Amino acid sequence: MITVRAPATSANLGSGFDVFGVAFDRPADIIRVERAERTTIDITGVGSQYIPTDPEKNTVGAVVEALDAPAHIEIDKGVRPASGLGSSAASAAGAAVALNELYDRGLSRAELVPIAAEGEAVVSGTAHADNVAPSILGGFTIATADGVESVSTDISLVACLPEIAVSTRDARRVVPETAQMSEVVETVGNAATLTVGMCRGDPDLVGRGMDDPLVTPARAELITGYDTVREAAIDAGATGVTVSGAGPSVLAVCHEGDRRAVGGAMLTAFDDHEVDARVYQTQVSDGATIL
Ligand SMILES: Nc1ncnc2c1ncn2[C@@H]1O[C@H](COP(=O)(O)OP(=O)(O)O)[C@@H](O)[C@H]1O
Ligand SMILES: N[C@@H](CCOP(=O)(O)O)C(=O)O
Repeated sequence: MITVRAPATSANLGSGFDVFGVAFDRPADIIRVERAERTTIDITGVGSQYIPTDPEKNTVGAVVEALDAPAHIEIDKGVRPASGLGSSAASAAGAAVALNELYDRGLSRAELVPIAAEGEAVVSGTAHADNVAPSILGGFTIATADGVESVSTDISLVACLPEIAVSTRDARRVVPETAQMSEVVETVGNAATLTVGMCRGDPDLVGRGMDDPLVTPARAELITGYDTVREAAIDAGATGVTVSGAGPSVLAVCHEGDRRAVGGAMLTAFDDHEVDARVYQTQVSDGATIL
């Protein structure tokens, strides 16, 4: 039996839609795999009642197919589904790392990224790799059609997860199909600024580079209280705030000493809108670990 811990992630970071991602230190999914004649899936943990055990419908099933690695798979969910924290991706990433080891396939971590991304196609309709890349490789990742880059960096994060469900499939339907050239120019500038900030470990630059006029405004409308939560986080010291993945989580970047105040302010702001929420104070962290 092989056991892997695969962390939650936050994708997009505003200006890097479908490209940027970061790994958290927690929460995480635990994936256990054992060789079997045919694939079966057991799921426990947070939100497990909403996740299909049919391999055709679960993200890990696509990974089994791609690696030709039938197994009995136990998924202990630490990452709530429909959270914007890469829940479906954490399972796919963990399964890819675990099955590669179990069947001795010899693939590198970077080679496992497109395989795990096949799992995302099962749930959202698109094999976007921006969650599975950081969950597998760790750090800040840039996933494109040509491959994946990962940078380890020391950036503090606060993710606030409200008791609202937003499915990635639905949130992809509100993404505009066209953009003004001025918006594209602004987004490219911000994405470049954010990348330099990650490489330098500079939360001010990262925060400045998170703004995005293209995708985030439409997604923010799906999150009750988003504008108030964003403002409260900035007032408490966040250097940048955006929708985490497809939402409903809201991601803030800040200096390490401000995490507590930022998290508290976000919770209070959601509470003002009568939305229960929880907060993860975290930092950019390592990817999947074989236990
Ligand atoms: N192993 C899995 N873990 C979590 N969700 C899964 C898994 N397999 C399939 N799903 C489905 O994927 C959807 C959640 O994924 P998604 O909408 O992308 O949310 P998240 O942002 O949390 O990843 C739910 O409909 C859930 O039933
Ligand atoms: N780039 C994707 C990321 C979805 O992340 P998730 O954590 O909400 O699954 C998108 O924005 O659709």
